[in-house]
Amino acid sequence: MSEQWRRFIAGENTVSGVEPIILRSWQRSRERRVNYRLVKDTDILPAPLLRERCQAQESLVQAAEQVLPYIYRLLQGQNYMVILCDFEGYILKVVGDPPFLTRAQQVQLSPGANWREDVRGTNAIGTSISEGTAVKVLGWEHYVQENHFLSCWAAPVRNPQGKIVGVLDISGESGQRNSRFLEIALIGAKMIEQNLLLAELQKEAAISQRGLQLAGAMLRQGFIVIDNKGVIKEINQQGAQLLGKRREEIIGNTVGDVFDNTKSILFSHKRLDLQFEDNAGKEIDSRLIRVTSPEGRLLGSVGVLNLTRANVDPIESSCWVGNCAKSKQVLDIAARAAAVNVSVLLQGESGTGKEVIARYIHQLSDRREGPFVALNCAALPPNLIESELFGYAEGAFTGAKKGGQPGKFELADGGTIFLDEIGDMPANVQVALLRLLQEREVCRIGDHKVRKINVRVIAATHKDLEKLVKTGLFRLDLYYRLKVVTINLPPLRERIEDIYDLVPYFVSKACQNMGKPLLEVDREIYPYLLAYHWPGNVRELENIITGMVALAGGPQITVADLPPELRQNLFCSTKVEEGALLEEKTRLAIIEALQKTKGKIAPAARLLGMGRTTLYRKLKEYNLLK
Ligand SMILES: Nc1ncnc2c1ncn2[C@@H]1O[C@H](COP(=O)(O)OP(=O)(O)OP(=O)(O)O)[C@@H](O)[C@H]1O
Repeated sequence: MSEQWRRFIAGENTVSGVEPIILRSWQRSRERRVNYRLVKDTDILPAPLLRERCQAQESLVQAAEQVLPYIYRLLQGQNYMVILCDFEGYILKVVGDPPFLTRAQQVQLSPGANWREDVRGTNAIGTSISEGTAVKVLGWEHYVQENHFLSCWAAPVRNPQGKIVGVLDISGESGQRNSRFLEIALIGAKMIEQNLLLAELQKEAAISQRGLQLAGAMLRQGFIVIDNKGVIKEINQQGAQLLGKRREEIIGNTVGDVFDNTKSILFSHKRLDLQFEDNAGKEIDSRLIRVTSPEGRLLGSVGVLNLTRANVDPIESSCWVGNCAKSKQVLDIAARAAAVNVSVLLQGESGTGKEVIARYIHQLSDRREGPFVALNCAALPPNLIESELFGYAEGAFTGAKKGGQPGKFELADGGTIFLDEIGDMPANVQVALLRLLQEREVCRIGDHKVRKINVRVIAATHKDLEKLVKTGLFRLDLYYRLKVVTINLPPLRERIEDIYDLVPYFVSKACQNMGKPLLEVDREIYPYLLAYHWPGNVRELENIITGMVALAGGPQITVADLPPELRQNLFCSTKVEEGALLEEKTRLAIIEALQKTKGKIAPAARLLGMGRTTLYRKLKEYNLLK
């Protein structure tokens, strides 16, 4: 028993020959009235509370998981133990030589016990927390007598922000001095700190990565992130779709590997721009900006991919326009179909907006962040449909691309596939499609690998599929699989009132595409448009309006701009149509008069040459009264 310790306990305040750090700790222990003979163990966590504490300090425990056994291996067989404590001095984990662990347990140097200084007086764990530094406490330097058989070395563990989050301690029987143990404890604590830093960086990287993915999913354009070695780190579904590949096939590969047919790649420390053609010969443009470190080092690039203006598919930016009762009914069924993950069959004449509705369903569904892939079965030679839909393996046939090619179903994974003109699908492909819909898996032509896919199918046809089934041209089982929900799209002539919405929409769309200022629409053109039969439906209306906008000389499109077949049509109308036209002309005249008189009834009636009561009656009749 050391003389100094006895003199201090007897009441002396300053005793020579004691390390200052130990003396300071003795004084704190005395001030806090720690019993130097024996500690009453009131602060020992029962197993469930200890488990909770370990869970709360999960990052520390995980960071130390490999370190504790590593340090122990350096000391194994010499009767030592290695201890991990949290920032409050609770022992969380121990590894050690069994005989010493048993001895240590007698003084509660075991999991759940608290070794803070104010509980157990001077000890390596508690004193290193109080002093915020590595410390060794040997034999009699322990304030509590029953701990004099111990020699301990401890170093605090700090988080990346510099806060003490725990302690790594090495303890053994006193007398076995080892001058290197404090260093070993310090190395152990450093290793835990580095693991904590690594975990924090990984967490931050995961947040940034996920953030990039979500930001990409919110964009309608392609979105790409490339590192300074040209490796693609991230691309969204839209970008992958533009390149005709799956995201997984792109991420991790270099720009050179992914962009075949690259027209020009400028990849230097100053610029990084790409312009290339996809397989269908569409030009794709990228607008990339450099990402640099605070010191100006090039880290990579981030940017958007777009079809060049000439290749932009106008339907991409279209939405359903029209608000008549029939339109509302279509939108209502579409919205209800979108909410459930079932196949949808769209039936309607050509140009009635089947693709518009298919996209609407996709956008409303919870697949909206996934791809929308369209394939027109009538636009491809029958022998190509199968490979387009299911893809092919390398060497599947002469001319097959190196590395093979994914099919539309693979590209649509996680999203929606729109199969237009399904009635034109060859019989052999119908069989394969049915199998795919049943098994929910796809196998590229000439390949053995089966890939699971998760795709919603929306099929469309202008043909009478039921008739095709009866004549044996379409499989009954496939027909039933596809028509879980059927939506019939009315031709434009059955929702003719929508012309009042469609015309201004197409005018503004055309003006925007042609870079013209917005043209006004002379209401005189409506009777002509309403009287026409629209065999080509909405597509024909859009084409006519686009043509009128292109040729319009003034700030307004007028009857004079109408193509001859529409102007003639008004004069060739039947008696019934004439009556309807007269009504429409009256309605337009009333609207115009009210516009001129700023809604005042009496002057409008005067302008129109009718009595006020007649004007009121007409307003009611035409539903113009607000
Ligand atoms: N309700 C609508 N609102 C806005 N645009 C529409 C509407 N219906 C059709 N269109 C436009 O008409 C054109 C034809 O539409 P879409 O391609 O969807 O028709 P479809 O029925 O799929 O035709 P097809 O059977 O010939 O493939 C597109 O340019 C589309 O933007």
